[in-house]
Amino acid sequence: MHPADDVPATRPSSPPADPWDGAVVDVLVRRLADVPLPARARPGDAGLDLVCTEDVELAPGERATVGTGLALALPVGTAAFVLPRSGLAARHGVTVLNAPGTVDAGYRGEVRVTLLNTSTTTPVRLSAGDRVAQLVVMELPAVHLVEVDRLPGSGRGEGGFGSTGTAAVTTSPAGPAGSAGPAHPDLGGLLQ
Ligand SMILES: O=c1ccn([C@H]2C[C@H](O)[C@@H](COP(=O)(O)OP(=O)(O)OP(=O)(O)O)O2)c(=O)[nH]1
Repeated sequence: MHPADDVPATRPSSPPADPWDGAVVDVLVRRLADVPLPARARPGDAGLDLVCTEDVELAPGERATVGTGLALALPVGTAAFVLPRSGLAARHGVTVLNAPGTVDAGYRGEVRVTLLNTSTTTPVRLSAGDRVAQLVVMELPAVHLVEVDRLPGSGRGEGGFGSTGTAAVTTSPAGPAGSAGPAHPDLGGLLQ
């Protein structure tokens, strides 16, 4: 048999290309630590997963700011937003305190993530290399404020803050039965 005879006519299929249909923005990225480049977990995902560079244990209600080992140069006219991962939030109550954290185009420091353990009872341990947040890069319009005395009408008008109705929520000082309640006494007022 000729050595090439057992070579398939077509190459084994490579991973499917990212089926991205929208704009492509070049973002310069510098690694400050031994971390993977942020990547979409699945083609078409909005967010690029960010890992933390250090081990951290968050006591109930505790927050910590962790590094991602990455610095960016985003094109002017874009920004990146640091968002929570829903799995961490739903399973462990860990969120990004200031979500969405805003990374300005001109920022050259390390992208950092301020995590909050919203559980009132359970500490959460994260290890260096864990995916703790996701980064969404967005193009932004330039904003030109035009001051006026009266705004044009709209269907919604000034209705907001539940003007279309809200889900029935039962609250008591201790929080709804079975709920974990506010993570921190200071959050109580905000959550009611
Ligand atoms: O989750 C975040 C939020 C911000 N930043 C970085 C990038 C951003 O460009 C810079 C400043 O963030 P922001 O403007 O939100 O902070 P500030 O408290 O208003 O600080 P400053 O006075 O520096 O603008 O900090 C992060 O690394 N992670």
